[in-house]
Amino acid sequence: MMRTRVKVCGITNIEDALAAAHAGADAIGLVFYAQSPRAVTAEQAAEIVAALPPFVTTVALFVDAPADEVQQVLQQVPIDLLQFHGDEPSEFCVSFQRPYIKALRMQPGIDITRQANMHPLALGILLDAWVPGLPGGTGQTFNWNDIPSLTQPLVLAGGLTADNVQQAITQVNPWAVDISGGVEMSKGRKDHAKVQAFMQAVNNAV
Ligand SMILES: O=C(O)c1ccccc1NCC(=O)[C@H](O)[C@H](O)COP(=O)(O)O
Repeated sequence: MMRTRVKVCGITNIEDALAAAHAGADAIGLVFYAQSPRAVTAEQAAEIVAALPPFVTTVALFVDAPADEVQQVLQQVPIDLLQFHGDEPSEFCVSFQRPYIKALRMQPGIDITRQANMHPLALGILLDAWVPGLPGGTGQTFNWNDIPSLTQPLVLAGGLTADNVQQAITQVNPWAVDISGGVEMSKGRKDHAKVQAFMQAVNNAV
């Protein structure tokens, strides 16, 4: 059986990127959102990506960024996939002619199926916890029973750790899991032992 894919998000330095890659992560996430404690500049991101071994997907994350900011990153950094983590409409997301995933937050009363259907060209839908005023990277889980079935592959995010990811995979059966705070020693710094433990938990999930 194929194992669930893993994206380690909020990578801010080469050491953490290599630790994620060597632990077996399929993708790393680079946050281009200045208010985040995990934000990187295009220059930092370019150095991180240049240090990666082959076959690790690079994901650039934006939160309602202007188009020229996204374009500038794409010009400076070899990015494989875009992740839009704000309220970006489909027309904006497709305008860069790059594969993208759309993040949706599990806000009470929001029709997730409808929101996901507004992004028919998204490669996947990332579902994250809803915390008022915080667009992501909250370390909070949400009720996985509330996840509707979606047309696009599901990326499960929000408060995952080595301790709960096996339960998440068993219950939700996502295409991929996305983790940030659960493998950190402090905001923006990954704990390499936690990264390895998380990967091991995913590898052993059934
Ligand atoms: O990581 C951030 O600081 C962040 C800030 C603003 C928007 C999104 C952000 N992170 C997005 C991610 O993909 C996280 O991995 C995801 O929200 C899960 O985070 P966590 O609950 O800490 O595992």
